[in-house]
Amino acid sequence: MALLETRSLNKHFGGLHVTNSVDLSLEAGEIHCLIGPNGAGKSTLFRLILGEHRPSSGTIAFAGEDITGLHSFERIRRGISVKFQVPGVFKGLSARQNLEIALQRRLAGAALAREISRLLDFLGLGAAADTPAGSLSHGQKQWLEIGMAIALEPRLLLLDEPTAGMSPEETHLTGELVRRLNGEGMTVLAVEHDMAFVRQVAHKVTVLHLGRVFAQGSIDDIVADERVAAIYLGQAHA
Ligand SMILES: Nc1ncnc2c1ncn2[C@@H]1O[C@H](COP(=O)(O)OP(=O)(O)OP(=O)(O)O)[C@@H](O)[C@H]1O
Repeated sequence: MALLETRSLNKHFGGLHVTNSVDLSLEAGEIHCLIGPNGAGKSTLFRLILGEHRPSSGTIAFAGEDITGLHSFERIRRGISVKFQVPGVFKGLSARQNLEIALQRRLAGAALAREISRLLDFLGLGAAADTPAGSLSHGQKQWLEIGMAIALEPRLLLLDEPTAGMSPEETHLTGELVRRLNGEGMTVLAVEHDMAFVRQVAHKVTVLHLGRVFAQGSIDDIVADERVAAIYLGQAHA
């Protein structure tokens, strides 16, 4: 059974058909990357999955349950978590304190302290534990954001352009982090432009174009597909 499944998902904004009959299926344990040229409808599909937009028609199922009509918070409660590009960390608080806030919803006392330490190490933030989040490097801030998103132990982690603005080294470390998370059983759906990252992590790639699923397969299938190359021609960050 798929962990996440959209069926004939459509979204119109006025006369604009932004999501067009999208069938997307994610198996549990998969890292799935969503790519496509600017305006392809990636963010809109993300927001439909999160419940921030209502589809014009079609359904979304999570772990076998129809969640199409559920609010975002109800989806989060069922195990969908997201890391957006916009920072959501408390800048004046340290990395440790930020994680504490996120983790104390499910842990207390010694177990809380243990999990904060474990997560700081897991995120590569051990040495920066007491640095205010606002003073962390761009990459470190993004990793802390991922830490906040996984604090509730979601079953599905949605990542919105997780490597945006990162150096190649930070991008690589982010790929390693995502792979380690996946190694612990996390299913991941990432919207991403950086093809090095996609190659590093993706088990499966879906290409969106003009709101439709244009191609789907392994990264090797996708880069070998001349039709995919053609839709990226003229795009700045293909
Ligand atoms: N709330 C909205 N109202 C009207 N049109 C919208 C709305 N949101 C998105 N669109 C339009 O839908 C199309 C797809 O946008 P979307 O942001 O989903 O694409 P994207 O693939 O995420 O693009 P990018 O890679 O540039 O972030 C665009 O033409 C956009 O202008």
